[in-house]
Amino acid sequence: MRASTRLWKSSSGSSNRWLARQQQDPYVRLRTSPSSSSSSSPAESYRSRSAFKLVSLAAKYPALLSRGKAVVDLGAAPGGWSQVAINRSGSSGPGSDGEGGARSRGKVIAVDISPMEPIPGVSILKGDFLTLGVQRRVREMVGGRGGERGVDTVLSDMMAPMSGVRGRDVQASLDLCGAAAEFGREVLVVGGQEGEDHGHGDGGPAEAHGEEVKKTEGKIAKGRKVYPGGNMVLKFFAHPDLEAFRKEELEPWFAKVSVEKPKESRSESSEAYFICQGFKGPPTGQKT
Ligand SMILES: C[S@@+](CC[C@H](N)C(=O)[O-])C[C@H]1O[C@@H](n2cnc3c(N)ncnc32)[C@H](O)[C@@H]1O
Repeated sequence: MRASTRLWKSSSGSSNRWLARQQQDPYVRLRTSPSSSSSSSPAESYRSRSAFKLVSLAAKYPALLSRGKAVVDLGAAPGGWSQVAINRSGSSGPGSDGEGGARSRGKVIAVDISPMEPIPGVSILKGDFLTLGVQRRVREMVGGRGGERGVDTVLSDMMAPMSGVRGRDVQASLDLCGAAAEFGREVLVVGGQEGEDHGHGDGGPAEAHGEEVKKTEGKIAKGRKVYPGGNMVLKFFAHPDLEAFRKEELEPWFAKVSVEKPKESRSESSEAYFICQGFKGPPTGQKT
């Protein structure tokens, strides 16, 4: 039986299950009901359920998103992660969506193959991130000058549409992970390059999740360690090849690589996130 036939036959049952799950999902209710959000700010009602995963990750790793940071959000549509990122990293006022000097005010560049409604302060690029032309365009938007390392945080929540053919889906996920990691290695700020205190473009104190944090000797308050250099968050779907990917493509480049499955991520999904902190630049003897 062809995969497409099998999928079609099971779709009404799985649609019902999906609907039931959506109705019971607290994060879906939060997303669709601004008044029930934990924050009274309208900016805290998000376009996607997925936004709550980033809220959770940013609470645990405040260095990912703080005021003045330049953030690239890959696989951004419909825009939940970009909303979280611009709320924490940038000003949404006029001028923050210009293309020059990405790190001067904090900004978010959102990339997706699908269209996305505008978000104040977020620059949106529609295109397939697996194409070199789109990657080149993002690099231009980031630094204004090709090759400049101007990005504090690369986020990738990219996920290819599921075909139902496991081998193909795994490969698509690995391709997206690989492309995001390679891009991150090209654009992230290198630790120590411009001092430790990255991402506070307006000279103000670091802010994480609304609370002030103070850095001392590479650490910030509440015992959370900050690693100098850019950071990256990569969505992946569990697969044996990813251990080699982590060891070869991530760990040599970053001070610390961890795996997180936020509580908002559905338990039945094999998705999780690599949290890569403190970009160190190319390992000795290796080019970007
Ligand atoms: C799980 S959704 C992202 C949700 C988003 N983080 C949010 O909070 O709204 C995954 C996204 O990856 C995008 N995507 C998949 N393949 C892509 C590609 N090759 N280039 C750019 N975006 C891609 C999809 O279009 C989809 O919008």
